[in-house]
Amino acid sequence: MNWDDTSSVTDDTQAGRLVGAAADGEDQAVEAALRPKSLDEFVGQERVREQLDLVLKAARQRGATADHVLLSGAPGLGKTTLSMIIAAEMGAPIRITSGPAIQHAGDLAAILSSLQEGEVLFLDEIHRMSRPAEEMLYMAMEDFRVDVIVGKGPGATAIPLELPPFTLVGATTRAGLLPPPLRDRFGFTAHMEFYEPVELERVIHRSASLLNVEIGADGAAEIAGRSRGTPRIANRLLRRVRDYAQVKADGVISRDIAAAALAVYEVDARGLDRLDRAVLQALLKLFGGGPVGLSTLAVAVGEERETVEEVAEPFLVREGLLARTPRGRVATPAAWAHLGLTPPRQATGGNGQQDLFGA
Ligand SMILES: Nc1ncnc2c1ncn2[C@@H]1O[C@H](COP(=O)(O)OP(=O)(O)OP(=O)(O)O)[C@@H](O)[C@H]1O
Repeated sequence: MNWDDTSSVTDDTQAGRLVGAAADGEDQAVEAALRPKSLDEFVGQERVREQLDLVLKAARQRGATADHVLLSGAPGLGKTTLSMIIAAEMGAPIRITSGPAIQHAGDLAAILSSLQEGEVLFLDEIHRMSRPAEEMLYMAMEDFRVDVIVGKGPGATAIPLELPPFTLVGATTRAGLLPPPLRDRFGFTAHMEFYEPVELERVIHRSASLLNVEIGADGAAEIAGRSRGTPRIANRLLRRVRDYAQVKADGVISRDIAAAALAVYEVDARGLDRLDRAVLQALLKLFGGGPVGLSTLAVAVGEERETVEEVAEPFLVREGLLARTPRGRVATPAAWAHLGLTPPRQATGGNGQQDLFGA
């Protein structure tokens, strides 16, 4: 078994979710048109952009291939986009593949041996590569060489194969899961953060103009606030709001149109969808704010344990609406406020639920 198969669970359960961060079929079709093509066009992530700009400029000045780059961060924050920008800025071609697609060392050897000098190899979900392929990658990254094993058993021989210098851009949602020998072979590691609402507004304005949609500043702000810090979600919500504006109004996106459209899709002012709110509502209304065990909570909302834990909870925790404590799931005071409910006395009192956070 792969040493991390949780992301495939998450991808499956996110399917069809308007605020899911993984790409769906429609995203893939539209995203190519919306991707920024240069570092200057790439919105936000100032620190990463500045550092990467230096790495790439220095390599260009030396006439060398850029160092290997590791990009870590949640889905939809722009890792694929950045890898394409790296190739474009280096004037190099790019080859795109992913960890799960490379199950045998031979798959990787075939890709590596066909790279051109200076080419960028983008390896998405690098933490999901098989162990033998990973070990082959160590040598390829460090010495630009692989040993191709010919034959089996005692008669097997290793034939060394020289590779042209290339730049590996690895992407992972979980840098902590990468084995240290792999992590150490990257010359530059960038951690991508969730975007601030003002940055998402810029993403939305840029995408709206590429899609020929008229949008006001307040309309963009309304969509940005519901986009969970993620450009992919911002672009997806923009497309749904565009549909609404076109069918129900004059096509122009104002704050009211954006809010009305996203109410139809049940994405609330904070970016919570129906599942997120069902989890919070069960926690507050059925269990008085907790603590309650994950399995019980999942049964109460009629979902699988994994769906609640991997799809709904991460964002609720990030938003400070739910806490995972040793005694179970607990709603925070912000959760009561968000759903407009009054907490029972012990939830706000001195010795009650708050001990679970403070102590
Ligand atoms: N900084 C940014 N500025 C403008 N648009 C962005 C930015 N980051 C991402 N996007 C947009 O968001 C979409 C998703 O980005 P991308 O595919 O690069 O994310 P990702 O991190 O590679 O996701 P995954 O991990 O699922 O592969 C793209 O269409 C791109 O247009």
